[in-house]
Amino acid sequence: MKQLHKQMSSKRDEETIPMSQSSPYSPKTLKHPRSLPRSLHYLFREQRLLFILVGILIGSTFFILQPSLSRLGAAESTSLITRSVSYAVTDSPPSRSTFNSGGGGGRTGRVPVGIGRKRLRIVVTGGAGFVGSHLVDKLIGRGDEVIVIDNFFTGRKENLVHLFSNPRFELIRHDVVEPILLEVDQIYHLACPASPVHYKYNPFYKTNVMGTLNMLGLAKRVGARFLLTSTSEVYGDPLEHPQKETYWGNVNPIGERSCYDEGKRTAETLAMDYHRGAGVEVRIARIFNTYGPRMCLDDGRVVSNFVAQTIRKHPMTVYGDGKQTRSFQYVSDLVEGLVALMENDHVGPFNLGNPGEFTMLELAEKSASTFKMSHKETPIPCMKWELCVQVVKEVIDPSATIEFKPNTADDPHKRKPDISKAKEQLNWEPKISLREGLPRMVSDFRNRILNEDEGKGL
Ligand SMILES: O=C(O)[C@H]1O[C@H](OP(=O)(O)OP(=O)(O)OC[C@H]2O[C@@H](n3ccc(=O)[nH]c3=O)[C@H](O)[C@@H]2O)[C@H](O)[C@@H](O)[C@@H]1O
Repeated sequence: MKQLHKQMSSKRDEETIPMSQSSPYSPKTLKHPRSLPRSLHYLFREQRLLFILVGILIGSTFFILQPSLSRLGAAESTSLITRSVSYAVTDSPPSRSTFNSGGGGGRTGRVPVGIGRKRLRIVVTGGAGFVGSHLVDKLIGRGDEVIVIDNFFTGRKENLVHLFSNPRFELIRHDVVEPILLEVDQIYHLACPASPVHYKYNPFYKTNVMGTLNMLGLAKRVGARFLLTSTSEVYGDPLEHPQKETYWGNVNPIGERSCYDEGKRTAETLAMDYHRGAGVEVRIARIFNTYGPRMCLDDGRVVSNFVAQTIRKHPMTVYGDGKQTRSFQYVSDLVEGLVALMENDHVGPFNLGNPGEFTMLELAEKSASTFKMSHKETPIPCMKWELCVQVVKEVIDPSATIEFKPNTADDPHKRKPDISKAKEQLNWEPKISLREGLPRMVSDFRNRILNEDEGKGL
């Protein structure tokens, strides 16, 4: 107690020490009213004020730029991790580090409130394929992160090679029949060979069923929105024309095409069950015949066959009497439709197709006439001038011929989408006519066939 009293009194003594004797940094001295001029004087001496102002400026600049810096940092770290797993291509089953790269789905970096939309992390199964790779281009182009899963049965790395150095892109070799864990916001489920030639050679029922089940399981686990690419084949050999989404179809359950038709019908069932039972946000697209650049040269589907055959100076193979009909949509129209569907509030199913209907004979004539017209430098209606020139420059046989071959089992007699639902609810409709789209595809095919021939030393 005595000691405490001593301490207190010595403290009081310190307080009474004259200012001149105390330290200039003592807080006591600042409290004194007469210290203001001294403080100002202190500030102005040796350009201290200038240093303070420069400090404030540097600090404010840092806080203004900080969100975008942290976003860049996240992207760079994602790219570094991606490279350490496998520089853009992973040939082995995905390791955990793949889905550790960058935190929760689409939550990389901080975007200041009110500036742009949140960057999403999206998985595209079958993303190395014809439609998938165009979709990936669209998603990367708008600024999202994309993880492609593909087993390369029909997909090709060449379709994505231009994205390999992009830090927002990852490619994983994986078959969707096996589960995979990824932190994503959206899943575009495209994986499954779509050409009758492919699925008749190797029935992909398991891909459609197990693959869809695995991806729905992933969507449920991480809370991602799931889009199923179903097909016009769910209508089988339709008895209703054109086909509305309400039509239940006419499918042979035991035919050569059933693995695909029934596989996609089961996939739709699974998607709806996960939606109703587990609350997964699903979207269902029924895709009608689609064509465009990057289709496999020997895909076996009619447009790719006709184009490749004509360029190779082979006759176009028309199956049956050629009077069966299809409606052909250009791939960029489909991609627009898929994205519109994913971003919209409606589950579907939605028909995504071009209602322009052609018999196979008309298509053959049109293919041939596209080449003939371009060869003769005749203006092609509905085509842009640049495209015209592009095609004109190509050397394509104007005397393309037709060869009739027996038709395949259960070939649908006619198909044409009713797209009023997509028009009304998704505000979507195709824009590119067959006349406009075909020459774009011809240009791509011609280059690839030329390279292929050069590779063979022809
Ligand atoms: O894109 C579609 O909606 C669907 O196309 C195909 O079904 P399909 O309509 O039979 O497609 P193609 O193989 O291109 O055949 C279309 C028509 O052309 C005929 N064709 C095909 C190839 C050929 O060289 N010549 C020919 O006349 C076929 O017999 C058929 O009548 C696939 O089954 C589906 O995966 C896909 O969803």
